[in-house]
Order: sequence, then C-alpha cells, then structure tokens
Amino acid sequence: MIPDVPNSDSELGHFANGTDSIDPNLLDLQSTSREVHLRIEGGRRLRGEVALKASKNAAVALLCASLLNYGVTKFLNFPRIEEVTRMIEVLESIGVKINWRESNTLELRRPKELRLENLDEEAARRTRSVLMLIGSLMHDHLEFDIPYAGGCKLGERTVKPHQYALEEFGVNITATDKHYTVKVNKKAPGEMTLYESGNTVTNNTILAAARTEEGTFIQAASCDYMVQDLCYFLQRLGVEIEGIGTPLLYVRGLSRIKKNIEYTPTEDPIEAMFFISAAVTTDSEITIRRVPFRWISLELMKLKKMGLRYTLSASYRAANGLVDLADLTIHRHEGKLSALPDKLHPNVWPGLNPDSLPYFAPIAGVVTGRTLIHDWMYECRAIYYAELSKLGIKVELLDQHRVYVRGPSELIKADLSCPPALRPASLLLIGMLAASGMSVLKNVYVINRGYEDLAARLNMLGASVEVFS
Ligand SMILES: CC(=O)N[C@H]1[C@@H](OP(=O)(O)OP(=O)(O)OC[C@H]2O[C@@H](n3ccc(=O)[nH]c3=O)[C@H](O)[C@@H]2O)O[C@H](CO)[C@@H](O)[C@@H]1O
Ligand SMILES: C=C(OP(=O)(O)O)C(=O)O
Repeated sequence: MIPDVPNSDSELGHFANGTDSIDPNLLDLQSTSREVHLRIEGGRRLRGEVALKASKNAAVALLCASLLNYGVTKFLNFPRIEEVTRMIEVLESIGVKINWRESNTLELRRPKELRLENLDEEAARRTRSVLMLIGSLMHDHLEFDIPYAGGCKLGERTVKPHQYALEEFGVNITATDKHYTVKVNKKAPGEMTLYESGNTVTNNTILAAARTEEGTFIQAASCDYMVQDLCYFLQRLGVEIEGIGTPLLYVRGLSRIKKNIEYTPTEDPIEAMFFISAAVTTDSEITIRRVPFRWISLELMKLKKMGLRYTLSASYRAANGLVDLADLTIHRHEGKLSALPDKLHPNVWPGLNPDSLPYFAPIAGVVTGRTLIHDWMYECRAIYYAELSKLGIKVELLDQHRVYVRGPSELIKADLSCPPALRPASLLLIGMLAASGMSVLKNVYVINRGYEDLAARLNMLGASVEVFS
C-alpha cells in the first residue's frame, strides 16, 4: 500500500504527494541553480496579439508516451518550459536520445534497452509527471524504482488512484525509502474504474492500456484536454481508442510499437486563461490567437455573465487537424463588470477547469461586488489567493478552500516571492501588471515550469517586464 502521508519528518519535502502542509523547502527544491526574478512596471494597458503555446500538461504526458514507441518520435510546436526540461533530463538519464530541432521541434529516440538505474532523481523529484513513467515502463520492465513525485505544492495530492488503476494491469507499487518500487506481473483488466477522475491517473492508465493487446474499458476517465491530446497521439501510433472526450474510454493496445511519427500538441487552454485574466485585470483589449475555445467554454460563459465582451473569430483547425481553435479578442470593460451571485468552483471537464479557476481571483478583484471562489479540489490552493491582498485586492480567506474577493480594488505595487505553485504564482504577476509602479516577483522558476517566454510575450503586448537574476 502506498502511504499518502510521509512516514517521517525526513521525508517531508521529498514525498510531495503526501504532506498537507506547505513545505518551506520546496522553493529551494524547485529553484534552478540561478534564481530568476521579474521586475514589473505595472499600470500599463495591454494591446495587440499573442499566440498560445502548447500546454505543459499535454507535453509531459506525451514525453512519457514517447517511451512506448521504438521508432523516432517528433513533437512539433513543443513548449520550451522548465517542466519539459526536467522530463527531458529524466529521459536522457535513462538513455533516450533527445534533440531540439528547429526552434520548438523535439525529436526523441529511445534505445532498445533503457538504463533505469541511472534515472536522474533530482530532476524527477521536481515533477509529478514522473508518475506516468510507470504506465510506459511497465510493458518492458519487471521491476524498477521511481522517485517520489513533486510538482505544484497544493496540499495532499494522492497517489492511490495510480496504485489502484495500475494494479488492475498487474502492477504492484510499494513505497520504500523515497521511492516507489514497481513490480510487474502484467495482466489485462478488460473493464476497470478509476478511483478518481484525475488527469494524470487517466493518462497513466491509458499508457498501461496502450500496449495491452486485449481491449480495456476505462470508466470514470478524465475527459480533460491533456487526456484528449495524449489519446490523439496514441491513435497516430496505431492504438485504437474510442470515447475520447467522454468518461468511458475503450483502448485496444499494441504489443509493440515502432513508428516514426510527428505530432503537434494542441494549444494550452490554461495559458489562454492566463492572458484573459491579464487583459481583464488591466482593463485591456488584446487578441489571443489559437485558442482551443471549447476547452474553456464554461469559463467564457461565466465571464460573459459578469458583463465581459469578447469576440471569437471563425474557427480553424489546430496543426494536429483535430481540435478547433479560434482567435479570441477580449474587449475593454471600463470598470463595468459585476460579480456573479453564485460561487465559482472547479470540476472535472466539461466543468470549469481546476487550473482556470485561480485566474478568476484577480478578475474578481476588478469587478463590482463580492465573488465567492470555492476551490474544493485542492487542499490549500485557496490560501495562495489571499496573497493578492498584498497587491491591494480585498481577499477574505474563509477557510483553506474558500475566499471572498471584493471589488473593484485599486491595485498597489509590492515585492513578493512566488508561492510554490504555478497558477497561484502567475496570479501575482497578473496583479503586478495591473498595479501602478514597480513591483518585483522573486524566484519565478515555478511560473517558468508551465509558461514559455512569458516576460517577452507580455512585453510584446505593451507590458514592461524585466527578467533579472
Ligand atoms: C500534469 C497535469 O496534468 N497536471 C494537472 C493534473 O494534475 P493531477 O491529475 O496529478 O491532479 P491530482 O491527481 O493531484 O488531482 C488534483 C486534486 O483533485 C482531487 N480530485 C481529482 C479528481 C477527482 O475526480 N476528484 C478529486 O477530488 C485530487 O484528490 C487532488 O486533490 O490535474 C490537476 C487538476 O485538474 C491540474 O491542476 C494539474 O495541472
Ligand atoms: C498543479 C499543476 O501542475 P502539476 O500537476 O504539474 O503539479 C498546475 O499545472 O497547475
């Protein structure tokens, strides 16, 4: 059985799935050797256009999935972000040959034999995504160790759903000192139900099914965007998958996969929410290009009901030919937005995306009235929303899941450090863009985990963001 809570103090900071307290060491763990900070001259209105990059969350799943393929895998338009770099370090350490080709094309060639004993533990511990290595490695390895996974520090993030899902495929996972020890006696479950409709666990299960020749019905699957992107890639590899975008997936795998393949992941709906929130909080008009609008349709609906005006262009296909995109223009609101009377809360897709929810916190700071944000999914992410009060937004923390945000507020500059979680850290950047004067945001590694070249892209929109170390 995998414990979800660390057994001893010495495990704190490493067993990131288990602790429900915010670990002060985590920032150190997440820093690269050179800390990078941002200096933001706020209070400028944004203007112009920005195009979205592909998502961290699909990218990490695709990197793990590349191990299933004994041919050459090429990912086009792949995000050059810290989380991808960590996963590349992990894959290179076990023998995968990886090269960045022209700008954002990533080419991977796995060797016949992986050297799992060389796995780069330091890189692995910085990301939760290493959990998905289990679903890929179980097909050719009878026994191996994976370091305890890291990722955003948001309170307890259980690994039990992964254990329960993979045991259906004959995978036994036990927690030893700082590692999961994985033993495989492969079997085909036929039918299985996930313990939670989590994204990473769904992807892990799909990876397990992708090289299981008998068909697998996966019930209570997440239908979220990174799951869809992984399924589209696996289909290209020849894996049969039905029910993409629904909670019942049917996967008929292949015993061996060897194919030279190119795949372009879809643009990131959560990056779209970052730019939407930046535009609304600074009361700006900008156009966000290449938005997978159906993946944030509920978010757009809520914004419309607050009074926000936006325009969607005619739709066109993403480079993978599968997902519809459109260009989204957010119009200035000139202070005329109103708070929704009902709470904002996340849900598994097609609900309001759990990673979109935080972006409503700075928005709620500039609308008139009181907004209740109920972040039930994560144990303590709502606590980070209260950091916005240091930028002048009136946030009342009701408990570790709920905040009231009262607006409109006049935002004020501040010097702050990033909390150890990507979306909450990026909220502070949004607040600083809207606050007049010079703010400093320290140690932005955690933002760079998920977003590429954000300072330069914001500067193209007329912001003034200086990177320094
Ligand atoms: C690499 C990746 O894709 N990361 C995303 C993924 O993390 P990931 O799939 O790893 O998320 P977790 O498994 O940690 O789940 C997030 C939280 O939601 C809870 N939970 C989840 C599903 C459910 O049906 N019921 C439930 O209560 C979990 O117990 C946990 O507290 O999904 C999260 C939730 O969308 C996102 O914030 C992460 O960006
Ligand atoms: C929680 C997040 O990421 P991860 O699952 O990588 O920790 C996130 O992207 O907001």
